[in-house]
Amino acid sequence: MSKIGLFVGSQTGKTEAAAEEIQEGLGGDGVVTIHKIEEAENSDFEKYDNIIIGCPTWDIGELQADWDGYFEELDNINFSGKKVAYFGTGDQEGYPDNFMDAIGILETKISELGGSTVGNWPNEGYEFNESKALKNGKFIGLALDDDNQSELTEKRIKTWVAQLKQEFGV
Ligand SMILES: Cc1cc2nc3c(=O)[nH]c(=O)nc-3n(C[C@H](O)[C@H](O)[C@H](O)COP(=O)(O)O)c2cc1C
Repeated sequence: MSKIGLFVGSQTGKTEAAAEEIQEGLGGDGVVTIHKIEEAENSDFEKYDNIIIGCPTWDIGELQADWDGYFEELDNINFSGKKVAYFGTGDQEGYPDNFMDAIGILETKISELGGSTVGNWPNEGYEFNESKALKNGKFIGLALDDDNQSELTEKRIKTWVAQLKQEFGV
């Protein structure tokens, strides 16, 4: 079994494309198994000690639709002892008061359920007003903005993946 489970929801494909790049960077499908959240079950989460969560923000500060559908079900998963990393895509110019909110909402929930967060990310190089993903002056996970900064995405993913290798110990 692979060492990391990556759970992703995506409406227009950007977060899914990032998931594939993250998987590739971490060593391919022998290391990371991608689960689309619309097909996932609780037992899929329970298989892994290392989890990556990918979710874009939609509808002004909301979770992507399939993640929204799974949100209550998360209460039935025991995340204690699991390391959890988060990434999302968003639009800081179009939605500066809600940039990346979705991963902030998921991180708050999963931390309450016992997960320990890894993969914090600096907020330098972005311009926005507010984000639920910002805690203690950092993003709780990787913030990607393909709507305005697509030229930075590849480098950001590479840097974050190197950090995750250390923090997951894979
Ligand atoms: C109607 C609409 C609402 C959006 N709301 C937000 C938002 O509140 N915050 C944000 O950061 N991005 C927001 N976005 C931008 C999307 O999150 C961004 O395009 C993202 O990359 C889409 O990811 P996906 O292709 O994986 O679905 C919104 C986009 C649309 C079209």
